[in-house]
Amino acid sequence: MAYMSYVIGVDFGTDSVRALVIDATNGKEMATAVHYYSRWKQGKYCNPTESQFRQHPLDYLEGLEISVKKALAQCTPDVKSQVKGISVDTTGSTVVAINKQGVPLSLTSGFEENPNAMFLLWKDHTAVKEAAEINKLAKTWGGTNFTKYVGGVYSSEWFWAKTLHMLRVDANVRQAAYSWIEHCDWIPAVLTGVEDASQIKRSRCAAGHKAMWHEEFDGLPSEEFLTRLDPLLKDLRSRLYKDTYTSDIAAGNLSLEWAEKLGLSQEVIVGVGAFDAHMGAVGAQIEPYALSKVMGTSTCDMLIAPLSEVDGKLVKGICGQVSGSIIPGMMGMEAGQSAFGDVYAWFQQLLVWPVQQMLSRTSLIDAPTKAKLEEEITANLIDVLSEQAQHIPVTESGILALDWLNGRRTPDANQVVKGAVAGLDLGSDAPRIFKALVEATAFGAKSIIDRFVAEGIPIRSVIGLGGVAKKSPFVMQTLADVLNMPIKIARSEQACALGAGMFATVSAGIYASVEEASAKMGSGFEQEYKPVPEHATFYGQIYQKYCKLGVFVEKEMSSSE
Ligand SMILES: Nc1ncnc2c1ncn2[C@@H]1O[C@H](COP(=O)(O)OP(=O)(O)O)[C@@H](O)[C@H]1O
Ligand SMILES: O=C(CO)[C@@H](O)[C@@H](O)COP(=O)(O)O
Repeated sequence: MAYMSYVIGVDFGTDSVRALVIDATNGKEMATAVHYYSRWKQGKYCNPTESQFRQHPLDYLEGLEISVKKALAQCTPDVKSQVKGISVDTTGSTVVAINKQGVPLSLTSGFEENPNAMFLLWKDHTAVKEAAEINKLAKTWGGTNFTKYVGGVYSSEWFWAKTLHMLRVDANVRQAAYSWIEHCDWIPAVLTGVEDASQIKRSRCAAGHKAMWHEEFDGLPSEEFLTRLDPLLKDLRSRLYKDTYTSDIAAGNLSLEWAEKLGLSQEVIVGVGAFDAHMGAVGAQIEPYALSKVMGTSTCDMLIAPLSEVDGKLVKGICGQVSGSIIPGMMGMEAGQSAFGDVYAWFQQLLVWPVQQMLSRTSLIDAPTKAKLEEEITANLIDVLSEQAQHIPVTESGILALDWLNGRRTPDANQVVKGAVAGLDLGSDAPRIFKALVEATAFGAKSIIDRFVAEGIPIRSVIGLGGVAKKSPFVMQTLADVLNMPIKIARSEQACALGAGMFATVSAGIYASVEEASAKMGSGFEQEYKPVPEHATFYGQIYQKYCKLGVFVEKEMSSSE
């Protein structure tokens, strides 16, 4: 029974954190607030040319407090006093070294400004070498291949590669690190006031998809495998975890400190965390064999299947199949593209660069006007490009691009492959190149669906959510044409936070299951993009060329991970 109950869903994205206060009876979104990470916004602790992307835990703590308080400030005291649960989702694998008390090292003395003691964001690819070593050893050591439930290929975006890389490159971090933790496990531990690393409840979703945790292995990969990988990993397994928890489970009650900070009761239940895309898929009312695509900077493509229907099936080249990772009792499968909206953002930056340079040099206009101009151009450029690109006949452009600007997540993770633009001539203007980049991201999406189907997992429908799905009819129509499938767009502006709210209702005991919460709180779909048959036929041919270009670039332009 959900009489007068409210929950808070908190969604930690790549750039910002959003808090959403939701009516548990019907899913009505009562209030929302966003906070952009201040250190991250300044580019601190990152080095994109080295693929180093670090986030300071203070960005998360400040963002949590500010966003939740701002959202609650818009609610009546009645609503505030009836908040029953909070659940969070975060990006991942986004990991940090912690001390015995579970505190990230960058929050301890001497490590405040050390990027290696901060969270390694999902898109940090500094551990490419370690991922390659894991892949090699897994296939050659003669024991269990621990990559078998993560698609058979381990990625540098994931837990063990990042952890090992940090242990190798930073002796101070190595000496001070007691254990390591995912962002989605740390926030619930903070909110519930856990002060012992061994007591932190670890998410099934993060453990299964990124750390090769599986019941069949009795937890994480064996000590023998890990120490063979590198003796630096000796005994770490015993300081991590054996049990994992699905996100319908309570992590605990809100601590006194955080209850006071947020102005909530200590009776509020905090749920076990999970990744943004997983909770987003639930927020967008995922159902078996509906591919739920969270389309933002990257994409995460989520799928659920009844356990009995995929029993014994190993899906090659995806980012894992984990029982309960999305919905408890179902097999959760994840795939995705390491760059999606980021491909468009890259092109936008490329075009804005000369404008920035010229503006900084000219004396014709004053500084505030320059800043305003630059801001306006940046904010509108993708829309203007889309507007122009949609008037170019689908069959006209001969430009062909590859979307691997941040490596390839699926199929067959390889973070060292590169993007490409081919077929340029003197008529290749900005809208035409942009159109080719959009098509490339759509072809990348098709290759994921093709892999699922080839591995015996049918895709019956496609759901779109996330920034790009909401903002860009041009991208979505191109995607529908390339996939030759209709795409339904989730209505909620905040599907990930809404999904977190649904989990909060279950862990707080308001609803008995995630399915029930989703049925009661889901907000349905706002529109559907349908494929244009002639476009689909044309793109069917171009896709073959995209695949050939991919084979060439992978072989000639990048070394394998
Ligand atoms: N009008 C647009 N058309 C297509 N892509 C867009 C548009 N506006 C922004 N984007 C892309 O959306 C991405 C951000 O998506 P969003 O879902 O808001 O963020 P996040 O992935 O961090 O959750 C950026 O990579 C940006 O390039
Ligand atoms: O990789 C995962 C989940 O497995 C995501 O957290 C990661 O792609 C982050 O995506 P967004 O930046 O939130 O679009």
